[in-house]
Amino acid sequence: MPQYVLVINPGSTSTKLGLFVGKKQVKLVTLAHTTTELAPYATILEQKDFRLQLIHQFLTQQQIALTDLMACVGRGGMMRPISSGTYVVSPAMLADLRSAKYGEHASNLGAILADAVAKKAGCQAYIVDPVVVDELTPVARLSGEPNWPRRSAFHALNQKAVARQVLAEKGIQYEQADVIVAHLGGGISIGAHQHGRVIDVNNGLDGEGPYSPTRTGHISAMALIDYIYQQQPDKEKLKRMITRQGGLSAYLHSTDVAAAVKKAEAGDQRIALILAGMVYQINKEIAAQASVLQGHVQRIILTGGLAHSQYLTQAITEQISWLAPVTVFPGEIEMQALNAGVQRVSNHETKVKDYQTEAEVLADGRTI
Ligand SMILES: Nc1ncnc2c1ncn2[C@@H]1O[C@H](COP(=O)(O)OP(=O)(O)OP(=O)(O)O)[C@@H](O)[C@H]1O
Ligand SMILES: CCCC(=O)O
Repeated sequence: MPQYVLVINPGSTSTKLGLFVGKKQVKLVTLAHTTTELAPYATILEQKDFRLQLIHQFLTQQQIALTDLMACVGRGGMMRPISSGTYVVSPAMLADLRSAKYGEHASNLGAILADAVAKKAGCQAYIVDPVVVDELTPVARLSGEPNWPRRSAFHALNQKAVARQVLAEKGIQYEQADVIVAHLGGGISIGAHQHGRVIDVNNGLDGEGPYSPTRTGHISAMALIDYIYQQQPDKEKLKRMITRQGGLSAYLHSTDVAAAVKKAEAGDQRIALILAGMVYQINKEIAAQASVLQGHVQRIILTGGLAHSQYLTQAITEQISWLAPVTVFPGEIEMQALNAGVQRVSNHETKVKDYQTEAEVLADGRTI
């Protein structure tokens, strides 16, 4: 009887794999990929076979046959904006991810890999709360340039799962609460969660919000225009500057924040200032999202890899706890959240969603 859910979470520098039976986590591994390993692949899509082979090796090592799998679930990537939920992987979804027409992101491989394994196993493939979950209010979509509306792209899966868990531990239902969640990872996204909907959030991929280990965050449009005309960089280089080699990576040529903190603590004033700048911008964004919630902020939650650093969380908390109580939830629970999404539809607690139908709703001009 097939009982295992295979969870696949492709990141820019790793592939996380998990096996679950019901809610129980049976195995979780993180396979780190070095820059050299990924260097031969010009695009994220080209990494598919490399990562697929690792998945099959993992299943063999765990002595799991394909017939033991009841479902495969992957982290959902850059597609048309859709509502929060569990989606069946469909041909329309795969076509959008393969063409990367909504942008390149390591998570684009989630549905593609889940589909490849599921097809061989003869089971269903899903994604849950992809990075394009869009619950923005109409007013939040306005940017100041009608041709360039703001779009929602953020750590939806982890933000919602962590908020749900932190609030449940305090006896509060997520759908009843107003909270701000700051996902502090390689990228940083800070969302205003109002009664279970993320009504505004900075889009770090589009150059919004604080700088992070890999992203510039908000930058001057004029400086960018001058740079383009003077240096004439190609489009890929520019995107890389803003989304992969910006922020701490640009200042320090490293995204190793624990190492940077150590140097700052040892007296390196330049690094201390750069880290202080990131803290400053994180708190500015939290305060901005508080105004979106009109000051009704029950809690601020700090999560993601950077939340492991007491140096950073203490600095953030000291400067923002005037606004609301702060809870630190280090790391992420994306693997558990992906499995939970599959369990909810398997147990008929929620209905599985179809990408085509959901995306068409938005294409009609209606907001979700
Ligand atoms: N103990 C620690 N102290 C300080 N920084 C840490 C610590 N552990 C991890 N980090 C930092 O966290 C960042 C990675 O966070 P995380 O693992 O959440 O990111 P990711 O999964 O690569 O990207 P994202 O969260 O944007 O999807 C790195 O910059 C890393 O240096
Ligand atoms: C699009 C998901 C969030 C991020 O990587 O910045």
